[in-house]
Amino acid sequence: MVSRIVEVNNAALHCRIEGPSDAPVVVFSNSLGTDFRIWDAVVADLAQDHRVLRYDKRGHGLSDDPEDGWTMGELVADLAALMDHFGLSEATVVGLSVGGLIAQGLAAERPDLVRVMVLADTAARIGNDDMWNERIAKVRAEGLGVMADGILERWFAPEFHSHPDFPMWRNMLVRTTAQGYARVCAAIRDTDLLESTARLNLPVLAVVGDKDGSTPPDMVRETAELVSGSSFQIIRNAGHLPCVEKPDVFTSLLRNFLKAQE
Ligand SMILES: O=C(O)CC1=CCC(=O)O1
Repeated sequence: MVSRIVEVNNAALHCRIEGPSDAPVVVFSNSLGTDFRIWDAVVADLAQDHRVLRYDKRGHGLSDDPEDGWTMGELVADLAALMDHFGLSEATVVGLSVGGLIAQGLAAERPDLVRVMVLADTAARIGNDDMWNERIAKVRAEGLGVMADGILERWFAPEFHSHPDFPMWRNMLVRTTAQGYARVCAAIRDTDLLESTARLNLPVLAVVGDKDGSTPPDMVRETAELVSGSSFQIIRNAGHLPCVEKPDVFTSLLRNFLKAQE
């Protein structure tokens, strides 16, 4: 397992690559307010027989928070540059929430990099301008500490709020910089992939927690239906981050789908 900083597109991005170097490639892209630890439990299993890359988006985790480079196209370019850096192609790209927008953008822009796409708790268009503008104003004025309870309600099903790991995930969220968080909110606000995702032609699995308060099951199903032949699965008793809440179920859905694509 190797964690490192890779300089791409004028930003130092924190990433980790692990698993056998000749194994099929799986790449993970994160949601807003999270870093790549959200995949720990999934990757502990998957990296036994897959080459796995995960990374912290700009403005998140240990990655840089530069002045420029915050459009969705630039977030997509970051992932393309990281994959090029490691010589990865024809990957299964797993994108969670805004990471799912990045995955859809990557599949449209660089089809050589994406053979299979897994869309977790995401859509081709997430929210609307008013919602994101309100959130950007709030995080800039008050910070994530004040907003955290509301966000965690959407992230996790009620029973997970008493899980021993819950305070750790809360700390991950509130230590994201307000600036990095706000900049990614603006990128989500300005992104509508309905047309480009409807033109994609690749195997797609869409999964969502039944208690997801950010991208509820119907929203995720509608995006899955844009791509013909896609599969759609609901994970019970999970919110917006089923890879954290139900990693065994998430991994087994992912593994079954990967096996079906061999
Ligand atoms: O609503 C949230 O905070 C969750 C979320 C929306 C987009 C994303 O990436 O995470």
